[in-house]
Amino acid sequence: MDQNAKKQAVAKAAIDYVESDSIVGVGTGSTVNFFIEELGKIKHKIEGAVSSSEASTERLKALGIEVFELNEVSNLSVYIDGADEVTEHKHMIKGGGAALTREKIVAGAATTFVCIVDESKRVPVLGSFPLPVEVIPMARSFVARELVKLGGDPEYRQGVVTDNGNVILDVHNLEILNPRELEQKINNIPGVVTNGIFALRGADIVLSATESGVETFK
Ligand SMILES: O=C(CO)[C@H](O)[C@H](O)COP(=O)(O)O
Repeated sequence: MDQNAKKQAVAKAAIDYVESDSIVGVGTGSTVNFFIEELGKIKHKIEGAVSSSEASTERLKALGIEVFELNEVSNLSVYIDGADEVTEHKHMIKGGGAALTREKIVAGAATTFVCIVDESKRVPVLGSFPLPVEVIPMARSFVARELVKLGGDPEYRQGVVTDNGNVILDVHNLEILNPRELEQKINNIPGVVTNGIFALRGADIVLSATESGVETFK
């Protein structure tokens, strides 16, 4: 099964977590794009979606799915999103697609976060994937120096401006042995908007596509 087939398989499996007549929280990325396609096939069964990026919003609207602002929604039963890395503890690194801030917001607003990955994303320890950190532009150099003090090697993601008008530092060479602690430490650096460690609010369920099918971790 090639990687796209795995992404499609796990996207199909995620549809089982979508409640009828609900508003669905939708993440960002290539795996989620397969989920959006599947959601389009059942759009008559749902009220609509809340999106974590302009990119996903465009895809949802193109399929005729109503997209609500998060401020319009009081209850979000499920959030479906991918990850760049995920551990057995359901802690993740996200932000490869620069959508980490709105993803963390919508994930936080949802009752159940279902993470959909192909098996290549599963790791014993976070940090091989460079950690994305969203930063207020005027603070970029200061935050970079603070991340070096934490043992990282920050690299400015050239040419990328997030949906929120901020910039991204990708932090290499971190071995994240205590994700919750590091997530809080980086959050506390003035100028940091969001960092891509999702551990304080990790996933509730991980669906992982393998050669032999989709594994579910709860
Ligand atoms: O966090 C994200 C975007 O900010 C994505 O969910 C993550 O990068 C995984 O994307 P893909 O499914 O394309 O590998």
